[in-house]
Amino acid sequence: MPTPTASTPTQQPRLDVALTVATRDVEVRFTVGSGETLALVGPNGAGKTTTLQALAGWLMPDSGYAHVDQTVLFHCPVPHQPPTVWLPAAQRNIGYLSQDPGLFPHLTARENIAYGMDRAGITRRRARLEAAEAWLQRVGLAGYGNRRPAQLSGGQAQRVAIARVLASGPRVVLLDEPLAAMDRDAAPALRELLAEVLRDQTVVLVTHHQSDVEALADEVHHLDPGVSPWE
Ligand SMILES: Nc1ncnc2c1ncn2[C@@H]1O[C@H](COP(=O)(O)OP(=O)(O)OP(=O)(O)O)[C@@H](O)[C@H]1O
Repeated sequence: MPTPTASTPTQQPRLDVALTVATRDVEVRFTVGSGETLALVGPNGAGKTTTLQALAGWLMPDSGYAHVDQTVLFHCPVPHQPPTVWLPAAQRNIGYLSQDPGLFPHLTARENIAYGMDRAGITRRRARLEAAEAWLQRVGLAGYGNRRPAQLSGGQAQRVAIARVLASGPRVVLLDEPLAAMDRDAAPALRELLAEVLRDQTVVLVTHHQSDVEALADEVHHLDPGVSPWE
């Protein structure tokens, strides 16, 4: 059985972010150290999800930049002008996990995890499925590989989603309220799992929960919509 090494590259990147999205009244600036987890916290509407969307490549900011080490994700030096650099989402090598596992309903848990492993250099289908099996074990779902999402509990589906995100070997992982939909029984074990599998990853975590911050974050950045980060 191969070990799921795709998620643990030895050299973890540092993430530098400064951006504005005028239409959403968002201004934010932070750095995430190599292999660290930064928790982005703040009130509803402060711009946490907007920031993650810009980093993932789904939303173009009005100004600013984001770098993963030397790789520029985007650079918008002049407000409201087109960016000078815009790396398409598919080329960013960023993993995104929200509270909704978003699994493909027609694929098994194993196939969901295997999907997208090409990026991690695992091109042979059989090797992908074997690596997916190893990931199933790592997230505590050995024996569940043939189940489809409809046959999994919410907590189990989120475990598959965690494995799917990490199996592709992302350089940075973005977590948007990953435990918000979990019930009280499932959340602690999932939090523990996240702490274990993300230990060496560079991560931005959006959460409203102090318990997530305590278990997962190395640093906390408060997003306050009333306070400009530029001053
Ligand atoms: N699709 C959208 N179109 C226009 N405005 C939006 C859109 N999504 C969010 N906004 C606005 O942008 C601002 C920032 O929203 P965002 O969802 O990023 O905040 P958040 O900090 O993630 O909030 P929450 O904690 O409620 O998830 C809010 O004023 C929100 O109303």
